Amino acid sequence: MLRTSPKRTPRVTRLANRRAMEEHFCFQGPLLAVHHHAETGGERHDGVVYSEVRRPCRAMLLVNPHSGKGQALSLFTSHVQRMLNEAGVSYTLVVTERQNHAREMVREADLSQWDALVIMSGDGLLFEVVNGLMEREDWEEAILTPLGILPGGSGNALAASIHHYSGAQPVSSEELLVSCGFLLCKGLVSHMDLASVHLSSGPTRLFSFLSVAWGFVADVDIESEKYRHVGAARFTLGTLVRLASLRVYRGRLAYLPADEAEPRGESPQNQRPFSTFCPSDLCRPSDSVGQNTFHNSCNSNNAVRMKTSEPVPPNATQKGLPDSLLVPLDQPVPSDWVVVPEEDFVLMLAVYQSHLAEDLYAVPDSTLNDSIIHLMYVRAGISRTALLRLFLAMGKGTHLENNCPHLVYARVKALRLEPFSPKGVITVDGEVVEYGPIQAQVHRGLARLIAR
Ligand SMILES: Nc1ncnc2c1ncn2[C@@H]1O[C@H](COP(=O)(O)OP(=O)(O)OP(=O)(O)O)[C@@H](O)[C@H]1O
Repeated sequence: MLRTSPKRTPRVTRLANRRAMEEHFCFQGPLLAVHHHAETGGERHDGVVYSEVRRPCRAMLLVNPHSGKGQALSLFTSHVQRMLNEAGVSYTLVVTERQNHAREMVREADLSQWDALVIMSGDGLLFEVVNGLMEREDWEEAILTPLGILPGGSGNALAASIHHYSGAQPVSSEELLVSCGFLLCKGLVSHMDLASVHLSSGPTRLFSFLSVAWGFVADVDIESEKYRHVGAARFTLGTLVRLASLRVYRGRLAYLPADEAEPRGESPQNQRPFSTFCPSDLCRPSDSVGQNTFHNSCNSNNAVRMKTSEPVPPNATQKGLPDSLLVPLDQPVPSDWVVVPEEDFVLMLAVYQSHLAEDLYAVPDSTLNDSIIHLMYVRAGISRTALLRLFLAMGKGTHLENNCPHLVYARVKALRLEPFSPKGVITVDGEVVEYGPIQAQVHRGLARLIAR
């Protein structure tokens, strides 16, 4: 993916940006806004009623010391630590020692000890945490634990997305970190869609908050790992290298259009086997508002569970959350799915957030819980120049307006990809998964994220 190298912003501009951010978030000083609504609840300028995070709040802060350029820990200390202390967010720092360390920790953790799980890393560590929570016996409750993201990686797609959803001007690098630090201190919790992702090997599913990619984007993401030392610029380098040896990938793509999905009863209420309501009105999941407050009782045993009528899952052996839109991968897709006529692609990208990286503005009108998978694919036959133009436009979020005849965009609820090319890369949230048939469906507002 093409990304411009982040330039170091002059100190004066950095200070001005920080001031603008503080004004934007109504912070005259980090503590003021936090205490202003303490215990009483409050009303934002947009009419959303919320209460304030319980103080002191206890967060498990997971840091991947190798993420990005390997500076996540020092970035946290220099830019966020004091902010959290002032806002009364106490945390226990956990520095991950290896891949899947965080996943195992949250799978076993006593979650009643924590008001939030905060990730200071790239999107990969959050992917581990989400999947660790969904692997628990008590996943329904566990996945309601508020999650926080502080950008410490090289892509930082979710961090860039929540900054964008907050309505602030685009920023990158340390400014993005400061912005996400403020969001964390504010402590407003939104619901976030997750997609369940099935691979051909076995019954285990993955849960994804960001993307499924195949072809050009997935190749660049993985091949550019070797340029990690240059930070965010690794995607620019990777894009140029991959453009020079542009490949075509063969496969079959099918999807369930979003509009088709609604009459099948895929309303937000029955996408989940249980609806969990916090006793406090302020914490009730709301589709219109999609936001509530980082409130400990939402994650406590006080939550009242109400069973809803749920369609019988197609795979009755599937434990946990049913995927009512999917049939097993060895069966043909249902008749109301669209099978894409093309079989030669340059890329397939399914995204559920606005950003695919700090400066890749993939879906301008995406929101955290719109219950939509934004599916894009590029047909074979596109020239290198046109593809480069497309990625440059994605930096500004204008690629969908460019009328590129090779780019197709659809809003979908579920999709299936069956690659025919014997070799290739498929990524889920930027992590490589088994290459082969894959399908996914969106689940509205399944997780909760400290955002806005
Ligand atoms: N201590 C560790 N040592 C090695 N790998 C780790 C460690 N902690 C986490 N990981 C793994 O490292 C991979 C990359 O992590 P992450 O995505 O957070 O950073 P990044 O790749 O720099 O960021 P981005 O995804 O935004 O580009 C993930 O697969 C994660 O599981």
